[in-house]
Amino acid sequence: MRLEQLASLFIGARISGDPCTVVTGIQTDSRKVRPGDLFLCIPGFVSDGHDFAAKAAEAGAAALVVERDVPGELPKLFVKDARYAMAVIACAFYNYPSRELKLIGVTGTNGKTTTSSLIEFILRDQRYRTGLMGTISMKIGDDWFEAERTTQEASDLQMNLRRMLDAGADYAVMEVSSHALELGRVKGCRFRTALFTNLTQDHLDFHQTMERYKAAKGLFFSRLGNAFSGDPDETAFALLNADDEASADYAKLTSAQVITYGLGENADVRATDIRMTSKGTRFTVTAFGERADITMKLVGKFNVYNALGAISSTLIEKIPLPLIANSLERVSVVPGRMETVGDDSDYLVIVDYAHTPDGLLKALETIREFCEGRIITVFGCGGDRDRSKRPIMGSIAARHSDYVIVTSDNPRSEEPEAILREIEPGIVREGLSAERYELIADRRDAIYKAVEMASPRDVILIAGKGHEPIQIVGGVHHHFDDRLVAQEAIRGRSK
Ligand SMILES: CC(=O)N[C@H]1[C@@H](OP(=O)(O)OP(=O)(O)OC[C@H]2O[C@@H](n3ccc(=O)[nH]c3=O)[C@H](O)[C@@H]2O)O[C@H](CO)[C@@H](O)[C@@H]1O[C@H](C)C(=O)N[C@@H](C)C(=O)N[C@H](CCC(=O)O)C(=O)O
Ligand SMILES: Nc1ncnc2c1ncn2[C@@H]1O[C@H](COP(=O)(O)OP(=O)(O)OP(=O)(O)O)[C@@H](O)[C@H]1O
Ligand SMILES: N[C@H](CCC[C@H](N)C(=O)O)C(=O)O
Ligand SMILES: [Mg+2]
Repeated sequence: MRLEQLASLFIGARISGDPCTVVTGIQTDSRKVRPGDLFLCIPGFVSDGHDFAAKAAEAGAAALVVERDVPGELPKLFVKDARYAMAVIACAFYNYPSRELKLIGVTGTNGKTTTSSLIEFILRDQRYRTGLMGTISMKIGDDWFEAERTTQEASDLQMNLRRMLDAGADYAVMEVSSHALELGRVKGCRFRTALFTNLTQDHLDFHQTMERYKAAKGLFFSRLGNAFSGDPDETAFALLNADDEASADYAKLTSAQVITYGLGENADVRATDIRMTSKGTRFTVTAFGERADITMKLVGKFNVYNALGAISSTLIEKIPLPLIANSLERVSVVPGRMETVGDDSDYLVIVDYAHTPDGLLKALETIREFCEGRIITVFGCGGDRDRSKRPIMGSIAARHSDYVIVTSDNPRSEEPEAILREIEPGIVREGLSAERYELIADRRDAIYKAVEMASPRDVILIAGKGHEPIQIVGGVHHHFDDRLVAQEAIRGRSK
């Protein structure tokens, strides 16, 4: 694409240098620039992309997008807001891929990965071709790619939607994080469906207040378009959790058709007669005059909500309820979400990605339903993330466990022990005596300790890292997988 074509996307954009300069790719990180790329200089939270313009030029960038002049001979496109320009340019450069496929987005504090995985599973069962983007990975058909972010930067996102289309995708299912909404990563995407799971505390480091966090998610619904075109294939849908109080506001924000799901009588897609065991969940779903009984292998009431979200979004696609039910019954586990490890020991070890107060509460409430012994909880809180959730998670762990081991969960640039000490007051506040909890900064030691102390019928919950294959300490990524470490500990103990 030529620089002048990109300039025409903006009112008042100015070019310096040759307007006919051709760019063959888009990049926002100088370390990833390839010859011919357009390098966008984005003022960030940590550094300023304008400072890396020279590096980008060295790597072969053909032109720059800048907010202010920078030294160097490369042709430049001057824009008011480079981050906003990234989405606009990426959509045009990849020729608006979301207009050619059905794009289903899932937002909410918890349940995005699970719900989007369920949706993809159901669609694939119906032989649709799909792409999936989210926290665990990106999938195009059967091919898996590593994911750096839950929601990719606009330049990668548009590129990958195009790749999905090239691979024949009918649908793309993606997680839409509040960061992505706030930072405009999904600007220009035409969503067929926007699904909301729930809103509880997280990410206050970034959004500052719950009101602003809620408003960031609201952007997903206020931007959703194509209301009541008369053609259901052209209509956009907002699927809202009727049991979450933010939904009523989101319903008001959107011009799309609203469908609700939940446990109450007013929900359009509703679950009743829920029964839970350590091996799965049974419930009856009623939707638009139809009913089905579903027995899922996924445990926990929260997974009934995730299933209802997936059912709603696939019913819209005219997949018959019995077929949806059949697919859901065959989902075995979403990696790192309530995943059991070492099935043959007489105690149970569960690895779960609960890293928010509500996620931890839901995981512990679920386990309490079937645990016949003690609950031993191993968890921590991420460094350089919402600090205010630390004592809250400490309280929740203390209130719902019999023994708590506080440990590290990606301390990043923070001192591991300092994070543990910010969690501890929450535990103390619940009156847990020193015999019922301890702080062990080394996560491997913490997991080993939990396994060593387990008695028959106890359940160990290892929360916070789920599928993650690394522990980030300082700037260093150490290989670390809760599931493998727990297996090692279990094997070591039985020797
Ligand atoms: C708050 C946030 O999302 N920040 C993201 C944002 O950072 P930023 O704009 O501040 O970038 P910066 O580091 O200041 O750098 C500015 C610019 O200089 C560029 N640069 C920087 C260094 C260099 O050597 N060369 C270079 O070109 C950067 O690529 C960037 O374009 O753009 C960066 C480049 O894409 C991201 O790596 C960074 O993610 C940070 C690391 C992050 O941790 N983000 C998390 C919180 C996040 O986005 N999480 C949500 C999910 C949460 C959930 O699932 O609940 C997500 O969607 O993943
Ligand atoms: N619907 C739900 N309501 C509350 N908690 C949930 C729900 N679904 C999952 N959880 C809890 O949250 C954890 C994370 O689930 P999941 O990965 O599906 O969420 P996510 O929204 O994708 O998270 P992230 O923001 O990190 O990408 C699970 O391991 C579980 O403990
Ligand atoms: N997507 C979330 C994941 C947090 C997972 C937890 N293990 C941590 O590192 O805090 C985030 O980036 O905030
Ligand atoms: Mg996720």
